[in-house]
Amino acid sequence: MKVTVVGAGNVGATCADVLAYREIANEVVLVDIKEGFAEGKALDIWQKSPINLYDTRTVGVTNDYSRTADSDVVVITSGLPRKPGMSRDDLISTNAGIVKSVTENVVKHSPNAIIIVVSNPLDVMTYQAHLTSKLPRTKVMGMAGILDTARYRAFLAEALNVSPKDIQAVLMGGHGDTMVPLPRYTTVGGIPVTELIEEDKLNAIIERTKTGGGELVKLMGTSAWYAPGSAAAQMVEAIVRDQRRVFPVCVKLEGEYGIDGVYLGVPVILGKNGIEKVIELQLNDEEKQLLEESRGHVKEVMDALDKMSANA
Ligand SMILES: NC(=O)C1=CN([C@@H]2O[C@H](COP(=O)(O)OP(=O)(O)OC[C@H]3O[C@@H](n4cnc5c(N)ncnc54)[C@H](O)[C@@H]3O)[C@@H](O)[C@H]2O)C=CC1
Ligand SMILES: O=C([O-])CC(=O)C(=O)O
Repeated sequence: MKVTVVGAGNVGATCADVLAYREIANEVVLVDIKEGFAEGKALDIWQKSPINLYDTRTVGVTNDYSRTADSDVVVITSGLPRKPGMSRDDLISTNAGIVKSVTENVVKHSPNAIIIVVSNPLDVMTYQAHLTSKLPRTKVMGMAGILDTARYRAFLAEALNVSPKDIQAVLMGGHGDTMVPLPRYTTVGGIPVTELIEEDKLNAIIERTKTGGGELVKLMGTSAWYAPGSAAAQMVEAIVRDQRRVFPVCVKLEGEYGIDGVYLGVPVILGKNGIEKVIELQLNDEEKQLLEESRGHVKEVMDALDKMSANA
């Protein structure tokens, strides 16, 4: 299995490292626009192989997509991260151009690849990759839900003083402050979370999760990479090993949840064909309302992208 990661910055290099040390792919090709940057990161990861004991080959290239040819999966992390005071949507004009040109190069050399977008604003950059690649929705998706859910699970594990491994949860909606946590679908070792934690504490954790990305931007001056890179690698693993994992993933909805043509995070089954199935939960009225607000926000930014493209 061959995996390409475009963007050898914080998230891309972390993703490549996880793919390598967990031997998720035989070969990982890192691509960056900065001369020598991907080559250096790939060499560093390869030089770690005798220490951490893995066989995955990592190769870096500066904008040379011929080396990425026939990749099975491509992860797109190229683009600016936000700085304190910015929203993810503020990145749209710069990152849309980057994601567009990267996707053109990717599909030219790997027409059968499954594409996982990470660049922000996530839902709309996934839409951009879909517009450019013209691939079916099963093969163009975005990473956000695994990350958002991981934050929620980590906060809950801390509050309950239990292992994060025992917390199962799902979040839906856009990757932003309008994301929709679903406490009804959160369990701790099979026990509904609502039986283990007071409502006000749970609500505080939900609010912290919604702004979890911003919390890290404030602390570090740039956005997170360990959890995002690992989350993208987990999606790659589900695809290349045909694991049929159930994850929240950003996908184009085609009628599910009464929504058509908008990219939003929903639970899916992820396997060798990409999105094997979109799972439709029976939401209650409050959850439906929150999802509708999230849909409205993402659609506004999708429309802004369409306007930008028409004026380009
Ligand atoms: N979906 C999610 O949950 C998350 C998304 N992100 C997003 O991922 C993106 C990357 O974040 P970081 O890795 O922290 O940024 P970074 O600045 O460390 O790395 C980005 C890399 O992209 C490269 N790049 C820019 N234009 C390129 C092009 N045309 N072709 C190839 N490479 C190009 C840059 O040279 C840089 O090395 C940002 O847009 C960030 O907002 C970050 C964390 C989580
Ligand atoms: O917050 C950001 O800008 C990066 C991101 O999407 C996240 O860490 O959730």
